[in-house]
Formats: sequence, C-alpha cells, structure tokens
Amino acid sequence: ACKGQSSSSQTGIVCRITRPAILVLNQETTQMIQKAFQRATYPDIKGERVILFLGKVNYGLYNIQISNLSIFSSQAELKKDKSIDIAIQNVSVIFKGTLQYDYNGRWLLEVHRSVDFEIDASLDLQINTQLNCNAGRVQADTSDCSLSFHKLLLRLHGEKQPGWIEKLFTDFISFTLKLILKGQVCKEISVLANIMANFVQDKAANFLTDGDIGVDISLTRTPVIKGSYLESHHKGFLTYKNQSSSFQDSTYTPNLLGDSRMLYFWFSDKVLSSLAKAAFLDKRLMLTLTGDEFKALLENKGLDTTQGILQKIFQISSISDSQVVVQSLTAPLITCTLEGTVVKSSVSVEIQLLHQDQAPTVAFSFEEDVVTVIQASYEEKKLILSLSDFQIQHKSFRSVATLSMSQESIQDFLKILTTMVGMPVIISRLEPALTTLLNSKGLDLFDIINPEVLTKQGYLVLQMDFGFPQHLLQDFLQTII
Ligand SMILES: CCc1cc(Oc2ccnc(N(Cc3cccc(OC(F)(F)C(F)F)c3)C[C@@H](O)C(F)(F)F)n2)ccc1Cl
Repeated sequence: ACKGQSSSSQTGIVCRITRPAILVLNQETTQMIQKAFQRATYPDIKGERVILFLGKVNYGLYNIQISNLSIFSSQAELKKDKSIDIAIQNVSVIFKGTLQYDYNGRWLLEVHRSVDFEIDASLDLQINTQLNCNAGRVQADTSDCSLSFHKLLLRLHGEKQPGWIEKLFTDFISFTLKLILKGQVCKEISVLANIMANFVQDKAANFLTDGDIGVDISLTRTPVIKGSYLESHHKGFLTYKNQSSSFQDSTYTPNLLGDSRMLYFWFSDKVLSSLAKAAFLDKRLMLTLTGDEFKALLENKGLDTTQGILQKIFQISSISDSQVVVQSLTAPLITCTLEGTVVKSSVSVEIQLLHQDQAPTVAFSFEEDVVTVIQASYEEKKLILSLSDFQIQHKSFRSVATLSMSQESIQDFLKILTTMVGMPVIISRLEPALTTLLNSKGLDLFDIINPEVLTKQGYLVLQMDFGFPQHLLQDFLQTII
C-alpha cells in the first residue's frame, strides 16, 4: 500500500493529530533526545600531527562516555506539506574519557602520557521529521537532522594542560568530535523515531484486534501534514480469521474534521458495519438469560407474569429449568446519520425448556426486524449507549401451547416485551462488554479529556483532548534498551 498512491484511496479510518496535541507530545521530546544521546556510541578519535618543537605526536581520545546531559527546552511545529520541525535548545552535555599521546621528546626521549579529560559541550538540535508510508506503515524520516554548537571545551584532569594540546583540540579534534556527535546522535534519533513509529503502529493494530476479528490499519496514502494538524489515512478493512474484506469508500474530505481538539478519529460507517458482521460471524451477538433472570426482569418492569402469554410460559416451563436465548439472525447493518448510529437487525427470541438428558426444546419463539438508533458517549472511562429511537417489525411467532389470544394481541404483547425488556437488557449487557473490551486494550490507562462521539451521514467521529500518555512512553522506553 501507498507506493504510488493508488488513486481510489479506499480510506475507512482517518486519525488527525492537531497542533495542541503536538505541543503536549513535545513535552516528552527531551526524554527521547536524552535517550538518543545515551544510546549513541562515541568511537575513539586517534591521529598524529607534527607539532612545532615536539615533532610527530600520536594522540587518541579513548572510551568517550556521556557523564551528564541536560536539555533546556524544545519546540515543535508543523510545516505545511513538509515536516514536523522540532527545535531543541541548549543541550549541555559533558563527555568523559582518556587522552593518550606520545611523541619523541629531546634527546630522543620517548614521552607517553595518558590523562583523563572532560569535554564540556553545549549545542542546539534541529530535527525536521518527514512522515512517509512504507508498506502501509508510518515511517518517520529524521535525516534532516542538524546540530549547532555553542561551546566545546576540553579540560584535562590534573596538571595545567600544555598549550599545544589546546591548539590541537581547537584546530582539529573538535572538528572531528562535532562530526562524530552529529553522525551518532542523528543516527540514534532516526533509530528511535522508527522504533516509535513501529511501536505505535503495532499498538494501534493490537488495539483494533480482538480474537479472530481485526481491522487492517495499513495506510492508504502518505500521512498529510498541514499547518494546524497532521493526519493518517487507513484502510479500516475487516480481517476475520485472516480473511480481509474491503469496501469502496473514499467519502473522507479534510473539512469533515476540525483542528481545535487534540485528536480526531473519522470512521466510515462501513467499518462499523463490517465489525458488526464479524461479531455476528464470530457468534458474539447472542445473549442467554436464565429463567430466573428473565422473570426478575419482567417483574421489575412491572409486567404481570400471572396474565396472558406470560402466565402460559411460566405454566409450561417451571422457571428454574428454562432459558431465554436472544440472537441475531443476520449480520446487523450499521449506518450513521445525524440522529445517531442506526442498527438494522433481525432478532430471534426463544424460550427454551431445559431437560436433564436431552437438548432443550423450544416452548415459545418469535422473530422481529428491529431498527434502533443509538448515541454513544464515553464518561468516567465507561462506554455509554443510549437508545434514542427504534421500530419493531413483527415477523413470526411459534408456541407449543395453544394460546387463546388473537394474533393481534400476541404481537402487541411481544412488542411490549421487546421494548420493555429486550432492548434494555441488550444495551445493559453490550455497554459493559464493550467497555471491558476497550479496557482490555488499555484505553482506561489513557487520560482522555472530554471525549465526544459524533455521527453524521455515513461516518462517525471521535474527538478528544488528552493528557500525555506517560504509561505509553514508559512502555515504549522499556522496549528500547
Ligand atoms: C488506536 C488509534 C488508531 C490508530 C490507527 O492506526 C495508526 C497507525 C499508525 N499511527 C497512527 N497514528 C494515529 C494515532 C493517534 C493516537 C493514538 C495512536 O495510537 C496509540 F498511541 F493510541 C497506541 F495505539 F499506540 C495512534 C499516528 C499517525 O496519525 C501519525 F501521526 F503517525 F501520522 N495510527 C488506526 C485507527 C485508530 Cl482508531
């Protein structure tokens, strides 16, 4: 994916990160830069020079290590259609090591000296990061990485340092050191940037996978960088048992999302529909109530179980050995509208009699086509689903017992049963199940601020602010030695 930008970019999901988010994420830049300096290795610097009055001098700086590092500040800004420019000021770092030099002194006396040194450096870093697409994954290109030095001083331990060393350092060694620093630090920054990009990609893929159900989040195009946001476009195709199904969708246009909230996720409703289909195929859209649960539900809705059908039901099936099975007969169809998420599904409800030594038998069963309109919200780290509208289309009813009621009154009763018991129990089971699923992915660890779930014709938008995910950074920093 991505190479050569297939024109019909079938985008199912768009993630937009805006400037306010970049500022929050920038708070952790210093930790990343520190990590890069620490990971970098500094090769020995050896050489020989002819020094006035000393003749040929062999010298070498060995075992160069960082002894301490502090970073003053960093800024990040988005450069339209180009890169994320990160400027880091006043990195002050002290290197420690051993300087060894030897030369043939007067009367051919050989001089070998080894003295510990400290190099006191202060510098600025500029990293202009480009985001590319590589095999459907985000790739960070930080090759435009430059260091500018304010200060680079050599201090020798012990005796006063001979003038010629000072001159050698200033004229030559410092030049080599700057080259080495730039090369090593920028290389580590590139390594870390790509480890991080892979980390996010893998974490995101895991986020959108549960068992055999997954979402293909490979990029459909190179991430877009504008002045006030950056965004990535993903397929959003369903993968079920490793089969991927696609859909035609490129109804996304940038004006559908804003740039005042930190984070936006745009989902085509085809993504939601294919997830519902996978849940159906995975036999997740079924609910079983024990007879007792069913009776309790009826009672606390004030339904009289001594009248009409209910009386018949409880007459035939002694409560304890019966169960109610509710399930989807087809994959629900999900579409998004201004009113909310519309779920069309055909549902069957069976009241089964349980027997000791044989399969349950069905005492009553009925089928309905149900259309529900649902609004979702996320508060106190819990998903909340509220039903705003629904229609019930009665389809069929079967009963082992002969009922002395008209078809009409049976249908009315079933609609009441569905409305007062069926829907609420499905919602009340679905909310915690989805919340548990999200939390199993670690969503509850994120500090999500005032999340909103909006639906428009054909798509759903999640928009939110967030506090820096420290746990994610710690996770990430663990993955790198
Ligand atoms: C889990 C959020 C998500 C990530 C997706 O895939 C990717 C893959 C690579 N990068 C991204 N980015 C968006 C993003 C934003 C916020 C969090 C996040 O992942 C995570 F941090 F929550 C965790 F899962 F790792 C990913 C970044 C991409 O937009 C950019 F910036 F690199 F261009 N998303 C696709 C859909 C969804 Cl809902």
